[in-house]
Amino acid sequence: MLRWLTAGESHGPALVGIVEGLPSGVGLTAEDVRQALARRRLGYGRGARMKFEQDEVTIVGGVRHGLTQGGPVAIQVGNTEWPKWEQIMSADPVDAEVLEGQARNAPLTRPRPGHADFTGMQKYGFDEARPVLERASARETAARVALGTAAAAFLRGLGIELVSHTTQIAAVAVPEDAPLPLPSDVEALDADPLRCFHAATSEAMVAEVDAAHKEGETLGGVVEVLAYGLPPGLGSYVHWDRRLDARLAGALMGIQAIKGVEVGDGFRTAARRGSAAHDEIVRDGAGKIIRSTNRAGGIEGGMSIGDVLRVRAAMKPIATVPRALRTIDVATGEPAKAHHQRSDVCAVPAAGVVAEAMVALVLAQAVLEKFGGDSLAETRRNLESYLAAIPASLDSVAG
Ligand SMILES: Cc1cc2nc3c(=O)[nH]c(=O)nc-3n(C[C@H](O)[C@H](O)[C@H](O)COP(=O)(O)O)c2cc1C
Ligand SMILES: C=C(O[C@@H]1CC(C(=O)O)=C[C@@H](OP(=O)(O)O)[C@H]1O)C(=O)O
Repeated sequence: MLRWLTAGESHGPALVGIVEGLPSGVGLTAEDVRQALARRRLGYGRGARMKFEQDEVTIVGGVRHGLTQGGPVAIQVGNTEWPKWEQIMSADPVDAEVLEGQARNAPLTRPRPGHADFTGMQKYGFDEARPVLERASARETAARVALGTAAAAFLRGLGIELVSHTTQIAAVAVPEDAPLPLPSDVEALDADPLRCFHAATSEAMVAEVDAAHKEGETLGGVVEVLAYGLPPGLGSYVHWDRRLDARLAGALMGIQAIKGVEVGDGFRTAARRGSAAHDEIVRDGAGKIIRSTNRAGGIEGGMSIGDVLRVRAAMKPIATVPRALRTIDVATGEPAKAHHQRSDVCAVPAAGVVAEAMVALVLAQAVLEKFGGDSLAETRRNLESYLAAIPASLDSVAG
């Protein structure tokens, strides 16, 4: 079974991710992880921290000479901001005099609506928000992207490729009939300021971010993750927690600020009649069994159907709004404005890269459940023999 964990705080020395259960023989280098993390920093509308902080990558275990060895893969992502926070975030006790007067140590007693601050204080017994936001922060997603790099490398070894892109910023959306980006489009996507595949929409998105920035506002949006090359039969209909759609939805909802998930046409399908809602099974000109459409997003009955997987995640606007929202100062009990030092105006493009990492981890887990294998070569053999054993009467190709 593939499992993974992350640890670390936003202003701590480092984040750490561990993924256990990856077979041997998967190509992975620190440079691969660095490049993936650089993609997470992309995106028009991100805050100052993205510019001055770097991700320092160390693969701590599980990889030798560029190949996984079958043991847990542990990756450390250092926070280069650490020297400024060394005393404030020290794991060991620090004398009160050392901390006194340090602006960064000022208690955060004006919790931000929309962030974890207020309920986190209630739940964990803190009288200010610092210890809450340190772990609630989406800085943690750097560790997930690092782990997702390993999962994506494993999938690539089986011919499965992932693509993520921004389909909406606030109300500015890519037209419904716009073509989907392919794996060969990833470089172009990463070069777009919003990781949007539709040039005219991207321009309108930039204008939307500029307007929000000027007005002290923040924005959300929608990202889509596509997976090409999946075999049919990942996940299962036999039990709720084995359904691939349920597991993908849980993983995507587990990303900070994600408030909605769609599989395929999702909510739009709910508005259609049955005859226009599904993907008919037909023969193409060459007699091969194909789907006439892909409205389901490549999943039926909780299983991949062998078509392109399409999942979307909706991100709410950033909670740290410069035009600060009303709150209560928990130190005085008086009405106040929520604390705000700096924040992203919009982090939707970064959320797309994080969503891609989460989808990679869930798909890698589902692949290993179905095909097993202690080496990549063994998983590949098992996958190939499964596909070869599907009888001609049931042999289908992606439509
Ligand atoms: C890539 C990314 C960057 C984010 N940047 C910020 C930020 O700069 N300021 C902020 O208030 N929230 C930011 N968030 C969202 C918060 O982390 C999130 O709203 C908070 O943890 C509360 O969780 P919830 O929104 O799921 O309820 C970001 C989220 C992601 C995925
Ligand atoms: C540091 C990252 O994102 C952070 C996520 C985040 C939040 O509240 O989620 C708040 C901001 O941090 P700060 O308040 O220190 O400026 C973002 O910069 C990152 O993605 O690497």
